[in-house]
Amino acid sequence: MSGTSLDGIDAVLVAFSDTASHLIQSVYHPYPEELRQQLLALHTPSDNELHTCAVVSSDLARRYASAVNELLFKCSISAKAVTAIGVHGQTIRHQPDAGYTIQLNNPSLLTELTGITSIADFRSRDIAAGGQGAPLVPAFHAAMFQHPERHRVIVNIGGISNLTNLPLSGNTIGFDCGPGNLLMDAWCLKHAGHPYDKNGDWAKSGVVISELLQKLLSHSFFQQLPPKSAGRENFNLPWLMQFLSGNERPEDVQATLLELTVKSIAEAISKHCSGAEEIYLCGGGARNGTLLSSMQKTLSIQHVAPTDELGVDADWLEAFAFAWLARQTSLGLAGNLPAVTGAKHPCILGAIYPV
Ligand SMILES: Nc1ncnc2c1ncn2[C@@H]1O[C@H](COP(=O)(O)OP(=O)(O)OP(=O)(O)O)[C@@H](O)[C@H]1O
Ligand SMILES: CC(=O)N[C@H]1[C@@H]2OC[C@@H](O2)[C@@H](O)[C@@H]1O[C@H](C)C(=O)O
Repeated sequence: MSGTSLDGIDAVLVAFSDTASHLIQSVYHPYPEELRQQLLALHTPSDNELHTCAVVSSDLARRYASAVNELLFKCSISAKAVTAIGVHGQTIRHQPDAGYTIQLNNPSLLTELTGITSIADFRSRDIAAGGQGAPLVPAFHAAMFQHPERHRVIVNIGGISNLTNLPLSGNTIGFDCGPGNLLMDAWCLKHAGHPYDKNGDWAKSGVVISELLQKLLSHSFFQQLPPKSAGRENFNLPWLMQFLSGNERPEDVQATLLELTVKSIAEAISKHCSGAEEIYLCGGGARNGTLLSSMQKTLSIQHVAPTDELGVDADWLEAFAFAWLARQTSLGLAGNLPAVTGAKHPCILGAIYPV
């Protein structure tokens, strides 16, 4: 998995049986800053971008292969013992209303370098069926965390945040809530020189600018009804800059961005997850102590905790989900939830690149 934060690659080895799944090993390979900048630049049109995309796709595949090979080495497992690699690729454009989403990737090269079947391009089939192509993790959340007596909500706080509502009866729903870490990361890099605000300590040193927060919360995405999905197209530094006078203290802006993430998630929960009893957080944002305590204060729900409490490490959950989605595909089972993405029907997701 390589997500919208553009921080790097999360790779996991997962064993599945018909009744259980088990995360055996994990590896994280951060991106060098140069690649991060290259990927960021590819989010907007530029000269010769087709060539650059192709070259970067192969670079990514080599990095995915190196993560996979390290996993195998760590576990002393041969490539032959692995059924498939579920590889998300790196999203650089997400425009479901225009009928497409683009994840840079070269699954043929990944198969060649690892000797393992790759399964890729998980989102396009859902878009072809009229869906948003995202979020896809709610089906996995439902399979893993649905409880017969506890109404749970799973909140993923990556670059973008998304939630899955798991009521006791009725449909699982899910949608993107808005920015997770990507605005905080961008602001932190620009003004504090760090790629992210560890534990939210810098944000904690600032004061929320209420007027700015209200302006940010007036983004039309927050008013839209699900199904909905977001990307860097919707939330980015130029969008933030138009609301700033230039006189704000950087730490106050950081505090406000953290609160934007908290408030947008809290509002999504109160509008769409009525009756929720337990909130579980995953993604890198679950490791932000300031965000976690603000979430606990803002929500009227007492139980807010990382998914580690449910037995799945919050840092690896999304990579785990793509292993699960690849398994669905290899078994010929649907991976999308039409009630989440808005697709006309369940679909077998992805394309298979056999050994
Ligand atoms: N200790 C920490 N304190 C604060 N923030 C953290 C910490 N650890 C990780 N993060 C944040 O989490 C981000 C990475 O999260 P994650 O790996 O879930 O992103 P992602 O894979 O890009 O997700 P998505 O695909 O859902 O957008 C980092 O960029 C950073 O902002
Ligand atoms: C287009 C795209 O890459 N979307 C990501 C992004 O990151 C979080 C959120 O926005 C979610 O919609 C999705 O990823 C997760 C893994 C998903 O599909 O569930």
